[in-house]
Amino acid sequence: MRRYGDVRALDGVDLDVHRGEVLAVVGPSGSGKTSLLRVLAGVTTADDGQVLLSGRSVGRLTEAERGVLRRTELGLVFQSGMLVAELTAEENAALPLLLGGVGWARALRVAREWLGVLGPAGLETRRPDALSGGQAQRVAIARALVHRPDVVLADEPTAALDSRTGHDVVTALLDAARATDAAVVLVTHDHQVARRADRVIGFRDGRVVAADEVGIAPGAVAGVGR
Ligand SMILES: Nc1ncnc2c1ncn2[C@@H]1O[C@H](COP(=O)(O)OP(=O)(O)OP(=O)(O)O)[C@@H](O)[C@H]1O
Repeated sequence: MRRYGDVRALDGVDLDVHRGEVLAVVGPSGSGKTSLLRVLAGVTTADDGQVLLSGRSVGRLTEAERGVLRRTELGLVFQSGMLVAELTAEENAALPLLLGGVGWARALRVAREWLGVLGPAGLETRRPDALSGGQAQRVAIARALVHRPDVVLADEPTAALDSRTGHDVVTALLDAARATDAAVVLVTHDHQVARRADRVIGFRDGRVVAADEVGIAPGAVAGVGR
């Protein structure tokens, strides 16, 4: 449960996501999707209930420990890149490694490898203001995966992109996350994007509902039966 005043942003949510699984969360505006990701990331804590990551209760960690957890075991992708304007693409992608104490040369080499996998070839030394929205999202995905996190949390990663670019960016995200065997929680308004997941749940008034209650037909999900 997570309340904001009288609003129950999360109410009786019970979810398991496994390594290698992509879970899409779909629901109307204000239904609690971002609140879910914030609680999963340990940015806010649940009023009651708990988040277990590899058996550890995130809510019981100190703020400093949650910061380390976000840097080491979680990868976060937002609506727009949220890249650091002063850093190049490769420096942005390397950030989790640099903050984790990996040496500069090694961190940049690994970041470049990820950028090579994700696509913006030749853009490594550009700053964010010289990247398109799709290119910036690929850099953000590289940053989310460079440290091989257990869990990737993506909040509307295609919302700022046209549908073709969004499709390509989601393909890049899902391929890369599956290659690292990360669990992915993908919040999206876009039913085409949701259908690419292994499993889709709906969200309404802070509660989990069946995907068809938010307009996604059962069986339309790519990974059903995998
Ligand atoms: N910091 C906050 N303070 C007060 N109310 C909040 C806060 N964050 C979220 N809420 C409320 O909690 C509910 C769920 O919000 P949330 O942002 O999780 O929904 P959402 O499904 O992500 O919406 P959207 O798709 O528009 O981003 C809403 O009623 C919102 O107004």
